Amino acid sequence: MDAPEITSSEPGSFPWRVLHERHPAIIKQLRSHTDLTLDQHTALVSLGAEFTSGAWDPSPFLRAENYFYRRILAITRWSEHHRDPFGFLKQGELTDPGLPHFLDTMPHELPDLLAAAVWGNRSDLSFRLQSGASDAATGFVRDDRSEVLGFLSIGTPTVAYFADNAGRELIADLFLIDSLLESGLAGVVDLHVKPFPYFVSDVIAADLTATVDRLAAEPGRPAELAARLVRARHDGRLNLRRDAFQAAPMSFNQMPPEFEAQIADAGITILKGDLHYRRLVGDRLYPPTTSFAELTEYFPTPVLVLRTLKSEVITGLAPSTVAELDATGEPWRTTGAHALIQHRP
Ligand SMILES: O=P(O)(O)OC[C@@]1(O)O[C@H](CO)[C@@H](O)[C@@H]1O
Repeated sequence: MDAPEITSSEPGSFPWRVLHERHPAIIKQLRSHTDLTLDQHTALVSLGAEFTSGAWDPSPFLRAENYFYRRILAITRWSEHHRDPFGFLKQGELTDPGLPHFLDTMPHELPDLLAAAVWGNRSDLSFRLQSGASDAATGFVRDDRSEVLGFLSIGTPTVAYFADNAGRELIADLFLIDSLLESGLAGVVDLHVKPFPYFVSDVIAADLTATVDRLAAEPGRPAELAARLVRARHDGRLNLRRDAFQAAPMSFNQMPPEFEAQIADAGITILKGDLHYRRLVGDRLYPPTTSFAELTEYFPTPVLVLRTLKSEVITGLAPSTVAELDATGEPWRTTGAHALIQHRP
């Protein structure tokens, strides 16, 4: 479908504000919390200026953002030290005094665990830096849960799970993954994480280890969960995948054969978060009633999207839902207050 590709050309638009407000805010945070040389400070300042100058506005939004995070890694010399420039923020999530209470509130039943994994997606740290981010959890613009629960009840030898953010979102993901494995609904879960730090809080391999360790330190249900996850890792029922394509500025319909081979055997792919959605359907301004099934037909497995709405891309909505949302006058596509559980068998 030929919908226009999203760029940041329109001043004041959501993608424009990401480049002109969110990116400078990320740089400011990095500069005040990370041990940097003078050259690194200078390089970060000029990276910020490159974005506020408007030089990236006409480029595809996805490509501009990708470049921004790649440049941060180059400036902070990730490839030499493997020190996560956003580690201080991720660490803050795991030492948060409110975490034990959050763990206590984790549900037990699969439908509720699916919802917890969706709403966990609001704790995306890059998003929290932008004005207009909502703390409210308003509701689902589409909820295919009963359909997907029917689909999952048949049992799936392998589930491909594309993780999104570290912290509370990953914790909710791990509760869900454990439930799928323990109930036997999934034989194996392949957990796909980013190969390097990306979009501030995206999960990398080190985050999984730190999170499981944190859970293990919390007596009761969290520690029991951690023990089962460690066992599943050893038994080959929970596998970690980190392919470079997971941090590429491309839609999944451009996936190389090596990446496709990693997911082709999955009975379903669960995609977490906003960015995976943009890459799944294409980062384009579709009419929101565009068929999700048709747009995702190319994807090699059935798909389940668990996402809060934090960018302009949306498909597969009923006309009445769109009319209701538009009538609110709110920027419902981008505040993170609305969520989506969308399934294509
Ligand atoms: O993928 P996630 O973590 O749910 O969201 C990533 C995100 O915060 O970044 C993009 C803008 O920078 C938006 O697509 C989205 O709001």
